[in-house]
Amino acid sequence: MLKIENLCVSLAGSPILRSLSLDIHAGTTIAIVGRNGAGKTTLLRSIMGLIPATSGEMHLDEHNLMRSAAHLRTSLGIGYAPEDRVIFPTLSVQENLELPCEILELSSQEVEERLAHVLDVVPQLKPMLARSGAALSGGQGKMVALGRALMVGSAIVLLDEPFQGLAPALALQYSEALGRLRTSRPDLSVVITESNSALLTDIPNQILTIERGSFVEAIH
Ligand SMILES: Nc1ncnc2c1ncn2[C@@H]1O[C@H](COP(=O)(O)OP(=O)(O)OP(=O)(O)O)[C@@H](O)[C@H]1O
Repeated sequence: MLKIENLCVSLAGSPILRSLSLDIHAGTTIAIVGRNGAGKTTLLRSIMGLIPATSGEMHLDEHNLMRSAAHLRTSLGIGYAPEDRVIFPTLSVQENLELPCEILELSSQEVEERLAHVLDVVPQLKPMLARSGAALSGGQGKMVALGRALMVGSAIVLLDEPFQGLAPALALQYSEALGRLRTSRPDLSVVITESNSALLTDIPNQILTIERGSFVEAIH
Protein backbone atom coordinates (compact mmCIF):
# COMPACT_ATOMS: atom_id res chain seq x y z
CA MET A 1 0.00 0.00 0.00
CA LEU A 2 2.20 2.89 1.22
CA LYS A 3 5.85 1.99 0.86
CA ILE A 4 8.61 4.41 1.87
CA GLU A 5 12.24 3.52 1.22
CA ASN A 6 15.28 5.41 2.49
CA LEU A 7 13.47 8.73 2.74
CA CYS A 8 15.79 11.64 3.51
CA VAL A 9 14.54 15.17 4.16
CA SER A 10 16.60 18.24 5.03
CA LEU A 11 15.25 21.53 6.32
CA ALA A 12 17.32 24.73 6.27
CA GLY A 13 20.33 22.64 5.30
CA SER A 14 20.05 20.23 8.25
CA PRO A 15 19.14 16.56 7.82
CA ILE A 16 15.80 15.95 9.59
CA LEU A 17 14.68 12.54 8.26
CA ARG A 18 17.56 10.08 7.86
CA SER A 19 16.89 7.19 5.52
CA LEU A 20 13.45 6.25 6.86
CA SER A 21 11.77 3.14 5.49
CA LEU A 22 8.19 2.17 6.23
CA ASP A 23 5.75 -0.34 4.75
CA ILE A 24 2.12 0.21 5.63
CA HIS A 25 -0.36 -2.45 4.56
CA ALA A 26 -4.00 -1.80 3.78
CA GLY A 27 -6.17 -1.78 6.86
CA THR A 28 -3.40 -1.35 9.43
CA THR A 29 -3.03 1.40 11.99
CA ILE A 30 0.55 2.41 12.69
CA ALA A 31 1.59 4.77 15.46
CA ILE A 32 4.86 6.69 15.21
CA VAL A 33 5.98 7.81 18.64
CA GLY A 34 8.79 10.24 19.33
CA ARG A 35 9.78 13.28 21.33
CA ASN A 36 9.18 16.84 20.18
CA GLY A 37 11.47 17.55 17.28
CA ALA A 38 12.02 13.87 16.39
CA GLY A 39 10.65 14.39 12.87
CA LYS A 40 7.04 13.15 13.07
CA THR A 41 5.44 16.20 11.46
CA THR A 42 8.19 16.37 8.86
CA LEU A 43 7.49 12.75 7.89
CA LEU A 44 3.74 13.32 7.49
CA ARG A 45 4.26 16.59 5.60
CA SER A 46 6.71 14.92 3.24
CA ILE A 47 4.23 12.06 2.60
CA MET A 48 1.69 14.77 1.70
CA GLY A 49 4.20 16.46 -0.61
CA LEU A 50 4.28 19.65 1.47
CA ILE A 51 8.01 19.29 2.12
CA PRO A 52 10.31 18.06 -0.67
CA ALA A 53 12.37 14.94 -0.03
CA THR A 54 16.11 15.05 -0.63
CA SER A 55 16.20 11.41 -1.70
CA GLY A 56 14.35 8.13 -1.33
CA GLU A 57 11.32 6.42 -2.77
CA MET A 58 7.66 6.68 -1.86
CA HIS A 59 4.86 4.71 -3.51
CA LEU A 60 1.15 4.44 -2.83
CA ASP A 61 0.30 1.17 -4.56
CA GLU A 62 1.66 1.66 -8.09
CA HIS A 63 1.76 5.47 -7.85
CA ASN A 64 5.16 7.11 -7.46
CA LEU A 65 4.49 9.84 -4.89
CA MET A 66 7.89 11.44 -5.45
CA ARG A 67 6.59 12.50 -8.85
CA SER A 68 3.17 13.65 -7.59
CA ALA A 69 2.38 17.19 -6.43
CA ALA A 70 0.57 17.61 -3.10
CA HIS A 71 -2.90 18.03 -4.63
CA LEU A 72 -2.40 14.83 -6.66
CA ARG A 73 -1.56 12.94 -3.46
CA THR A 74 -4.92 14.08 -2.04
CA SER A 75 -6.56 12.81 -5.23
CA LEU A 76 -4.92 9.43 -4.66
CA GLY A 77 -6.83 9.13 -1.38
CA ILE A 78 -4.40 10.45 1.23
CA GLY A 79 -6.11 12.46 3.96
CA TYR A 80 -4.14 14.59 6.43
CA ALA A 81 -5.12 16.08 9.80
CA PRO A 82 -2.28 18.45 10.72
CA GLU A 83 -1.21 18.94 14.31
CA ASP A 84 -2.27 22.59 14.26
CA ARG A 85 -5.70 21.62 12.80
CA VAL A 86 -5.87 24.49 10.24
CA ILE A 87 -9.56 25.26 10.59
CA PHE A 88 -10.67 28.14 8.37
CA PRO A 89 -12.40 30.65 10.66
CA THR A 90 -14.54 32.31 7.99
CA LEU A 91 -16.03 28.97 6.87
CA SER A 92 -18.64 26.86 8.64
CA VAL A 93 -17.70 23.44 9.97
CA GLN A 94 -19.49 21.81 7.01
CA GLU A 95 -17.55 24.00 4.56
CA ASN A 96 -14.31 23.14 6.36
CA LEU A 97 -15.14 19.44 6.04
CA GLU A 98 -16.03 19.68 2.36
CA LEU A 99 -13.14 21.93 1.34
CA PRO A 100 -10.63 19.26 0.24
CA CYS A 101 -13.31 17.61 -1.91
CA GLU A 102 -12.90 20.55 -4.30
CA ILE A 103 -9.48 19.16 -5.26
CA LEU A 104 -11.15 15.90 -6.19
CA GLU A 105 -13.91 17.66 -8.18
CA LEU A 106 -16.50 15.31 -6.70
CA SER A 107 -20.18 15.51 -7.60
CA SER A 108 -22.42 17.04 -4.96
CA GLN A 109 -24.01 13.61 -4.44
CA GLU A 110 -20.59 12.04 -3.76
CA VAL A 111 -19.72 14.86 -1.31
CA GLU A 112 -23.05 14.29 0.44
CA GLU A 113 -22.41 10.54 0.71
CA ARG A 114 -18.91 11.08 2.07
CA LEU A 115 -20.20 13.63 4.59
CA ALA A 116 -22.89 11.18 5.76
CA HIS A 117 -20.22 8.53 6.29
CA VAL A 118 -17.96 10.94 8.19
CA LEU A 119 -20.89 11.94 10.43
CA ASP A 120 -21.52 8.25 11.17
CA VAL A 121 -17.89 7.85 12.24
CA VAL A 122 -17.64 11.20 14.08
CA PRO A 123 -21.24 11.90 15.20
CA GLN A 124 -20.05 14.78 17.42
CA LEU A 125 -19.71 16.83 14.23
CA LYS A 126 -23.44 16.72 13.41
CA PRO A 127 -24.59 19.47 15.78
CA MET A 128 -21.60 21.61 14.79
CA LEU A 129 -22.09 21.67 11.01
CA ALA A 130 -23.50 25.19 10.78
CA ARG A 131 -21.12 26.63 13.38
CA SER A 132 -18.37 28.99 12.31
CA GLY A 133 -14.86 27.57 12.25
CA ALA A 134 -13.87 30.53 14.45
CA ALA A 135 -16.20 29.35 17.23
CA LEU A 136 -14.55 25.95 17.80
CA SER A 137 -12.50 24.94 20.80
CA GLY A 138 -9.10 23.37 20.14
CA GLY A 139 -10.53 19.90 20.83
CA GLN A 140 -13.53 20.42 18.54
CA GLY A 141 -11.08 21.63 15.88
CA LYS A 142 -9.24 18.30 16.16
CA MET A 143 -12.51 16.43 15.52
CA VAL A 144 -13.18 18.62 12.45
CA ALA A 145 -9.61 18.01 11.22
CA LEU A 146 -10.22 14.24 11.58
CA GLY A 147 -13.50 14.51 9.67
CA ARG A 148 -11.88 16.57 6.92
CA ALA A 149 -9.06 14.04 6.49
CA LEU A 150 -11.69 11.27 6.22
CA MET A 151 -13.60 13.16 3.51
CA VAL A 152 -10.71 12.59 1.07
CA GLY A 153 -8.67 9.84 2.75
CA SER A 154 -10.03 6.82 0.91
CA ALA A 155 -6.71 4.91 1.06
CA ILE A 156 -4.87 6.29 4.10
CA VAL A 157 -5.24 9.03 6.69
CA LEU A 158 -2.33 10.72 8.46
CA LEU A 159 -3.19 12.08 11.92
CA ASP A 160 -0.54 14.32 13.48
CA GLU A 161 -0.61 14.20 17.30
CA PRO A 162 -4.40 13.90 17.46
CA PHE A 163 -4.53 13.36 21.23
CA GLN A 164 -2.22 16.22 22.22
CA GLY A 165 -4.14 18.73 24.31
CA LEU A 166 -7.46 16.85 24.14
CA ALA A 167 -9.45 16.73 27.38
CA PRO A 168 -9.98 13.11 28.53
CA ALA A 169 -13.65 13.03 27.45
CA LEU A 170 -12.78 14.25 23.94
CA ALA A 171 -9.79 11.88 23.72
CA LEU A 172 -12.20 9.02 24.47
CA GLN A 173 -14.59 10.23 21.75
CA TYR A 174 -11.68 10.46 19.31
CA SER A 175 -10.58 6.89 20.12
CA GLU A 176 -14.16 5.67 19.73
CA ALA A 177 -14.33 7.36 16.30
CA LEU A 178 -11.15 5.51 15.27
CA GLY A 179 -12.73 2.27 16.50
CA ARG A 180 -15.84 2.87 14.35
CA LEU A 181 -13.55 3.66 11.42
CA ARG A 182 -11.84 0.29 11.76
CA THR A 183 -15.22 -1.44 11.50
CA SER A 184 -16.73 0.70 8.74
CA ARG A 185 -13.60 0.99 6.57
CA PRO A 186 -11.50 -2.12 7.20
CA ASP A 187 -9.20 -1.43 4.22
CA LEU A 188 -8.29 2.11 5.30
CA SER A 189 -4.77 2.56 6.66
CA VAL A 190 -4.15 5.01 9.47
CA VAL A 191 -0.89 6.64 10.60
CA ILE A 192 -0.97 8.36 13.99
CA THR A 193 1.95 10.29 15.44
CA GLU A 194 2.20 10.98 19.15
CA SER A 195 4.83 12.14 21.60
CA ASN A 196 3.13 10.28 24.47
CA SER A 197 2.50 6.59 23.74
CA ALA A 198 0.24 6.33 26.82
CA LEU A 199 -2.41 8.28 24.89
CA LEU A 200 -2.65 5.62 22.19
CA THR A 201 -4.34 2.91 24.30
CA ASP A 202 -4.97 -0.15 22.11
CA ILE A 203 -5.57 1.72 18.83
CA PRO A 204 -2.48 0.84 16.74
CA ASN A 205 -1.55 -2.55 15.30
CA GLN A 206 2.08 -1.50 15.39
CA ILE A 207 4.10 1.18 17.19
CA LEU A 208 7.34 2.54 15.79
CA THR A 209 9.68 4.81 17.70
CA ILE A 210 11.34 7.71 15.89
CA GLU A 211 14.42 9.46 17.25
CA ARG A 212 16.28 12.22 15.46
CA GLY A 213 14.75 11.30 12.13
CA SER A 214 15.28 7.52 12.28
CA PHE A 215 13.18 4.59 13.46
CA VAL A 216 14.94 3.01 16.40
CA GLU A 217 12.81 0.08 17.49
CA ALA A 218 9.52 -1.65 16.99
CA ILE A 219 7.81 -1.97 20.37
CA HIS A 220 5.21 -4.49 19.09
N1 LIG B 1 10.88 24.89 8.54
C1 LIG B 1 11.88 24.36 9.24
N2 LIG B 1 13.17 24.77 9.07
C2 LIG B 1 14.17 24.23 9.76
N3 LIG B 1 14.04 23.24 10.66
C3 LIG B 1 12.80 22.80 10.89
C4 LIG B 1 11.66 23.32 10.20
N4 LIG B 1 10.55 22.66 10.63
C5 LIG B 1 10.98 21.78 11.56
N5 LIG B 1 12.32 21.86 11.70
C6 LIG B 1 13.14 21.04 12.61
O1 LIG B 1 12.97 19.69 12.22
C7 LIG B 1 13.01 18.84 13.36
C8 LIG B 1 11.78 17.94 13.32
O2 LIG B 1 10.62 18.73 13.50
P1 LIG B 1 9.17 18.09 13.47
O3 LIG B 1 8.17 19.20 13.57
O4 LIG B 1 9.07 17.16 12.33
O5 LIG B 1 9.18 17.25 14.82
P2 LIG B 1 8.00 16.50 15.56
O6 LIG B 1 8.52 15.15 15.90
O7 LIG B 1 6.75 16.57 14.77
O8 LIG B 1 7.87 17.31 16.90
P3 LIG B 1 6.72 18.30 17.41
O9 LIG B 1 5.84 17.45 18.20
O10 LIG B 1 7.47 19.29 18.22
O11 LIG B 1 6.08 18.90 16.20
C9 LIG B 1 13.09 19.75 14.57
O12 LIG B 1 14.43 19.78 14.98
C10 LIG B 1 12.67 21.09 14.03
O13 LIG B 1 13.32 22.12 14.74
